[in-house]
Amino acid sequence: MESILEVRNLRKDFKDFSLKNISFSLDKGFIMGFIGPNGAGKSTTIKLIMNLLRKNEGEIKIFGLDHIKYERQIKERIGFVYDQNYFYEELTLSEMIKIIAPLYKNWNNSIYQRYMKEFQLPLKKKIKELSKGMKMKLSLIIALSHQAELLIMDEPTSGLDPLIRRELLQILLDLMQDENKGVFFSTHITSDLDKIADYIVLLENGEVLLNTTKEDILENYVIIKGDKKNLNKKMQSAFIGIKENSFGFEGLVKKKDNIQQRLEGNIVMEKPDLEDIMYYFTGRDLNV
Ligand SMILES: Nc1ncnc2c1ncn2[C@@H]1O[C@H](COP(=O)(O)OP(=O)(O)OP(=O)(O)O)[C@@H](O)[C@H]1O
Repeated sequence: MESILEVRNLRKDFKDFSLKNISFSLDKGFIMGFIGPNGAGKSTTIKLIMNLLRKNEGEIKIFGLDHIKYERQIKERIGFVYDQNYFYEELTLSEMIKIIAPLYKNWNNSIYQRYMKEFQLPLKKKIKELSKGMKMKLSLIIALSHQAELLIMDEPTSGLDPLIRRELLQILLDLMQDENKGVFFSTHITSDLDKIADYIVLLENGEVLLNTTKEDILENYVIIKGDKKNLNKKMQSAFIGIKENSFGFEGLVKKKDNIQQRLEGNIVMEKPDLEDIMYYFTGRDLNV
């Protein structure tokens, strides 16, 4: 399969934080979810991919091309969806689109019109007057209208209401009907990824903790719940993550480690979702 986005041994050093040895690869036709707690380094990674920050080490290829050497050609073909304002603050939305549209060879006006209507953005409002969710919608409309082959999205759903969020997820799934496209998507709302992601990269403290398919996660990990008295220290250490309360314990294990068979007493087993995976792998509460 052909890789649409490839990151190899990426390093970025800030004064108090380093991204270390980040590697992952997204093939055409798939959606990759990029998750991790606050401050894990997700936005930094995305800014490095977009060449908005200078990397210290490593290699980034988009469509098989070096992301700096071929930056102009690459940016013609990608859509960057985010809520910050790199736009023209004082212009109205329609004035801005008049400037942006001719910059893209593949701009499709009927796609633009369709989503403008669907997302109900106020054409006469100045960019600086748009809400966070409106800005997110706008950058999504721009990405879709120039028919980007790769969408790179930094927490695209965080400012959107549930209806539009659902709509966005459907748009992404529809986009994936075209096997030449790809989506790279950072988020805290892991339930969105439960619905649409094919691959998951979990980052913590600047390092990749997990890089696998969603299928692998759902098939090969299990949550075990049971009575505390059936749990000794040795068993405890076999868990990827575990929490205890006055009633019992609950933890995540790899199915193949067969811990469930070594535990005495009654246990309950459940399929984890991505929030469980993040919680137990990072050992933190993720409702942020
Ligand atoms: N320009 C910068 N200079 C110095 N440190 C920075 C800079 N940008 C980010 N950092 C630090 O890098 C670390 C990772 O930040 P980053 O924004 O990439 O995390 P994140 O995973 O996107 O977090 P969140 O989920 O909260 O958005 C943080 O400790 C942050 O303070």
